[in-house]
Amino acid sequence: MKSPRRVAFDVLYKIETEESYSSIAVNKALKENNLNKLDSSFASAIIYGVLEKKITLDYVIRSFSLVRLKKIETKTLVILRMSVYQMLYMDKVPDNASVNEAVQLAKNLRLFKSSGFINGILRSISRAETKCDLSKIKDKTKLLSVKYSVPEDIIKLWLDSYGEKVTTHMLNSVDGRPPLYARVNTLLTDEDTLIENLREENIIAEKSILENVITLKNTGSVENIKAFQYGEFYIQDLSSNIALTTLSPKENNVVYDVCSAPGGKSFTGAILMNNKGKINSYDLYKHKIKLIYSTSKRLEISIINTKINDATSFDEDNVADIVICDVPCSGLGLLRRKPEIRYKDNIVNNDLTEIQYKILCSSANLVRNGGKLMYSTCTLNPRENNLLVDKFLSEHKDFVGEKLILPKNIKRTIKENEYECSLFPQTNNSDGFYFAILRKGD
Ligand SMILES: C[S@@+](CC[C@H](N)C(=O)[O-])C[C@H]1O[C@@H](n2cnc3c(N)ncnc32)[C@H](O)[C@@H]1O
Repeated sequence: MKSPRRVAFDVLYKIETEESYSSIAVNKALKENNLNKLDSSFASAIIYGVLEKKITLDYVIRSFSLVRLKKIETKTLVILRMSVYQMLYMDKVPDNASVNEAVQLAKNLRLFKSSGFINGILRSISRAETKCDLSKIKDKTKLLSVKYSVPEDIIKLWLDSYGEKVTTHMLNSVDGRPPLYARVNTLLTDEDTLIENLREENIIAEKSILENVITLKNTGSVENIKAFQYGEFYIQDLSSNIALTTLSPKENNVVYDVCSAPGGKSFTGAILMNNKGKINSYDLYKHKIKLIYSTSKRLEISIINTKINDATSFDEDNVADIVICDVPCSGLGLLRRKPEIRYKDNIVNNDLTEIQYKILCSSANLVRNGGKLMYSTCTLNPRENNLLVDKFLSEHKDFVGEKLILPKNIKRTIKENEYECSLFPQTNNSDGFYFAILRKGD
């Protein structure tokens, strides 16, 4: 059986070399290796911690290494990061233990030459009074980047777009695990009954700031929870729930959800519509469409029709009361959930805006006169959000922004047009998210 450190190493190495997503790689590795609860949480803490703090860890390693970071072989670097993470952030692990374990791990991986190098650097870091000395960094963007382990281009984007106060609050909130939110399926149960049922299964379930959205702790694998199997809830972040509650689809509406997989917004729409009306849930990928179909069955939702469709063109027009356009995006609002996203190349100046705009324009043709078009992303980047919607409104004079009436308790963070809202993690404890609602003129 593998040790938790070895499991953590394997996952981190895979993510480093194959660009796998952390949550998928972690769940798979924990299941395959059959680690007990304690070892699982130790391995997960190292994996997520190293991913979150990679820039800070590399800064420390660089400060103590005579070999340039780029020259350090990947397996060796992963071992160093894991050990430095334990020294810097895991109070309960004595430095000696983390150094010895790192050297042993290197030997087990047959990295005999590297084990001396690893031992040398780690012992110097362990002896140093200040392990991470930020005082030498004079540039503000670089300082924030190393301190919070977020790349400089993202920091610069946020400083320029949202200002220093909002950026610092946001950076303070990107570490640590986000809450796990679940949407109550009010077609089958109610919030109080679900909470009671979950508590009977030893799950810590509590109300959130939004009605019919609860937080869960101590779940283990969600698929094993009886209430989940009975279709009484599904996992969905607070942010999507805020957007859908604001959009407020009604019974008997005709709704199109043009980038719909895995289906979260369609399900919440169907529940708000009391399972009456019609929702056409489209996506580009067959395997993703299958997921929508199976979850609809579990939730006993019958008004969702699925279809494979490229949202840059449709066969129909002027038919929908509501169109949901939840486009593919850079995901900068998800840094707490998927820490590795921040290290992708060109994440800030990505070329996604072209497809996002194309999808928004073609989806607009589906909206009937008087109907609503919601554009949303899970990113915090004005190029993909506010500026893109600005452009759409200036080129589509038949649409106007609809004043948003946010649900009770939900607060804005920054001043924006009344038809759009950027949700920041630090304000409502949701993922970062953006949505705008536009109405087609009669
Ligand atoms: C942000 S996700 C949607 C999440 C979903 N709305 C939900 O709430 O569960 C974006 C989706 O767009 C899909 N997609 C990407 N390009 C597309 C295209 N050209 N046409 C339709 N769907 C597309 C992706 O497969 C992905 O499922």
